[in-house]
Amino acid sequence: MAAFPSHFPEDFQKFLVASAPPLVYYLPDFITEEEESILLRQVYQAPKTKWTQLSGRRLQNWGGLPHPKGMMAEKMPEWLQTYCHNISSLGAFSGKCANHVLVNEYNPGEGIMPHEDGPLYHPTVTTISLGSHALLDFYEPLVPGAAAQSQESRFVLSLLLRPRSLLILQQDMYRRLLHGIRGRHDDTLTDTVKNLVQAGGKPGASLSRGTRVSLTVRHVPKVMKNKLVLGRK
Ligand SMILES: O=C(O)CCC(=O)C(=O)O
Ligand SMILES: [Fe+2]
Repeated sequence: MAAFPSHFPEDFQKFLVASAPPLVYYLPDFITEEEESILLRQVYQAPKTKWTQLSGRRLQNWGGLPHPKGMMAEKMPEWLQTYCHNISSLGAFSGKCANHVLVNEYNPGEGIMPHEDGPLYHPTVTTISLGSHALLDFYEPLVPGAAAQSQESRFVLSLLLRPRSLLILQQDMYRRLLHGIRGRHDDTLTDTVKNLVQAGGKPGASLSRGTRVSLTVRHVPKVMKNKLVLGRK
């Protein structure tokens, strides 16, 4: 079993998804229904210009744009700051405070291609789901130089993310495997969903998707302190 990181509280062990590679914590009902509706209201009250439309989803970026030279930090709105603080005080970012939130909105049939979150973030991703569930799918990375490897042959496992849950990924689940969401209208639960018990799912059941909004809360270690620094050699 995965080593238990000392920065999490001891009773956190009950949230560990032990049948997945290290390290997954799944916290059902991390927020209340009331908090969920307040968060959704805040997301949809944001100015239209805050949205970026991509193929298969749209997103809002809060806290600044991560950049290899350092993120130009922008003030986090209060309605997100609370959650940055709460999640950080669980120890998710090894004592650091989250300073970046990506809001993704997926309509039924939409998703996100398998990808890595990459080196600009502290290697922990935490996600609050709102409005509807998703199946987050994980894949082995492509082996350089190997013959064509289909996406399906690289599939490893899924996690069921219920509305109001918090997901925490670290170690191999963050650094090695890719993650994505298939563009589907329904999801059938099978034994490849490794947190079925924790998420209260029944094998064989089918869940139809509504519109899901996710808050991806992360820590960007490299932050630009002063705008003037940008212009200097
Ligand atoms: O919506 C999600 O849960 C996943 C989002 C994601 O992978 C990302 O923003 O990098
Ligand atoms: Fe991601």
